[in-house]
Amino acid sequence: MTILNIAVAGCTGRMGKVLLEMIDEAPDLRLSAALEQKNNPFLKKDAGELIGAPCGIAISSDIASALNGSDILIDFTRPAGTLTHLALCREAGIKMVIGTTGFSAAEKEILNTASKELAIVFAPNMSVGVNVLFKLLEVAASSLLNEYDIEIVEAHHRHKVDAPSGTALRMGEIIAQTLKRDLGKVAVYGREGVTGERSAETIGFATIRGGDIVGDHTAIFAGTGERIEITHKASSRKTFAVGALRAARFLATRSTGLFDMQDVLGLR
Ligand SMILES: NC(=O)C1=CN([C@@H]2O[C@H](COP(=O)(O)OP(=O)(O)OC[C@H]3O[C@@H](n4cnc5c(N)ncnc54)[C@H](OP(=O)(O)O)[C@@H]3O)[C@@H](O)[C@H]2O)C=CC1
Ligand SMILES: O=C(O)C1=N[C@H](C(=O)O)C[C@H](O)C1
Repeated sequence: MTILNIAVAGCTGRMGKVLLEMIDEAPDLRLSAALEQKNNPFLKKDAGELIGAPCGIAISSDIASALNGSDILIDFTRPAGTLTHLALCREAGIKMVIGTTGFSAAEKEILNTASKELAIVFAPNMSVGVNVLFKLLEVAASSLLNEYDIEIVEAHHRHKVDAPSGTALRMGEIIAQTLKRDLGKVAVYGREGVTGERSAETIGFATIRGGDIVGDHTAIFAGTGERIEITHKASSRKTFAVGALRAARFLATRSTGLFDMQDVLGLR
């Protein structure tokens, strides 16, 4: 069996810890580095202690040295962190699975450029369910065409820092593309006051933040006399981590290119 050496950035974060658990359980994967920011209180501690299974890999902020001996870096951090890691991975020729959300269009372009030199899977949601939902949205939008008002609602835990979620934005992009609309022109991010009537072409986004909600997404197609709601609810971060590890295994067969979970799951 070929063993893949996996580095985890943001290893003490919510996703980082679940990834450590799942790598520990996978016979074909080995944790090769556990990365954190300079002021992180867990630096130098054994990464395995975070999951009750010491493994001899010390948490490090010296990313370049720690990446030595890694095949793939899995990154669920923040855009600034991911872009720093990307620059170092480009130098070292290490592939990346990027789950971080909240990138600007210009930052996404940096990922695109880097993918000419290294293989990257970049996806706002690594769960199988959400990626199937993306396909269902294409079917719904192309069948219902312009007769239905489209609204996207997402709910996440109180700690989430970006809104709307990366997944909600991708849902909007898929629907807009299917209906040949420009999301930049038709998106409405929240409403307040005397807004006037809804314009037919708009795609509305509503954001809920609270408690420990792992991640809920709904697309509403509201017509006259009926509406369709397509919902995904994540109840465990394991679903994202399983997807990220599938993406890592997929990258083992690629040398360059920008991929998403539709590619990994064969849903394109
Ligand atoms: N694609 C997908 O399927 C999913 C994507 N996500 C996305 O993943 C990201 C992380 O989510 P989550 O784990 O909940 O977040 P957390 O805040 O729990 O974890 C983020 C981790 O990244 C570290 N970090 C923050 N900023 C930087 C930086 N500039 N450089 C290096 N490391 C940094 C944090 O360290 P410190 O504590 O020291 O700040 C922390 O360890 C978010 O963008 C989220 O939207 C989440 C779930 C699924
Ligand atoms: O921050 C989170 O937690 C999540 N973020 C992703 C997003 O922004 O779409 C995916 C998932 O819903 C969890």
